[in-house]
Amino acid sequence: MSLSDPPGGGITFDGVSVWTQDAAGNRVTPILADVSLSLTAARVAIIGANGSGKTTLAKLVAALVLPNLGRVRVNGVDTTVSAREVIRQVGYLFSDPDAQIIMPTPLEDIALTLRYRGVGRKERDRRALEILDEFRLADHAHQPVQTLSGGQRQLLALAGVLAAEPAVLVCDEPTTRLDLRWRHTIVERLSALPQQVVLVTHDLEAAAACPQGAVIADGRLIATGSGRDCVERYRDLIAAQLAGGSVPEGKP
Ligand SMILES: Nc1ncnc2c1ncn2[C@@H]1O[C@H](COP(=O)(O)OP(=O)(O)OP(=O)(O)O)[C@@H](O)[C@H]1O
Repeated sequence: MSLSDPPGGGITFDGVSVWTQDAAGNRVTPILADVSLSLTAARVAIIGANGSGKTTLAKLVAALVLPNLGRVRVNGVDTTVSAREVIRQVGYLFSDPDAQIIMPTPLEDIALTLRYRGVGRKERDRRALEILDEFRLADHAHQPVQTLSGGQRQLLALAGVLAAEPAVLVCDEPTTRLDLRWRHTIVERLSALPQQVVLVTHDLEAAAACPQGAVIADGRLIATGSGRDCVERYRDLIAAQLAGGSVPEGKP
């Protein structure tokens, strides 16, 4: 598979806006404004400052947030029309694995995902163990998850998402909490996947390695292009903001 040719046709945003609204349905806070975008590469990096709207954009791909205006399509499926189908197709890896891991042990957690996939009771544990082995977690199959290291938990969360066999994987800052060794492990795993991967990240090295990128600033799409070009554009933006004295609250 070419890295510029995802398996299922890609992800499109057409004039997408998201806002919060009050009980009466009035717009309160704009989060994303008029985003039109086509994510066609097998590896896509979404970058931008804290609070710019990256997670919201990622959740739109996974139908965890629906647009207030416009359309998001994943491999041709409209997230508003067929949210269930999109949720089935798209795996979502959170930066915090504890948001993802439900069961007390790795084996039970993977087995639960397999159960949702319709794998029979007898098969589940065997398959779960195979998956854990593939992720070098088999020795921890019965260990209480809270006693795993942060890196092991993130790897388990990734194994769990992939056990559902998604067509697309959205990763929201998957390496933010990890040391360099675990960052390397997770990045290597992600780069070997056959699925289209949308990576929301502050890791500019990982972003620059993606064939496609997008930069979000204040809820707007401000640049698309190669990951490397997007990182350069983002650096320029931050440099201009710092030169203009515009720094976030609480920062030096
Ligand atoms: N459900 C919500 N209700 C109110 N405000 C929200 C909601 N979801 C997001 N926001 C706001 O929208 C903005 C964008 O949030 P989002 O999490 O998408 O940004 P982000 O770029 O992923 O940030 P970070 O890099 O810090 O994780 C933030 O100001 C956030 O507070």
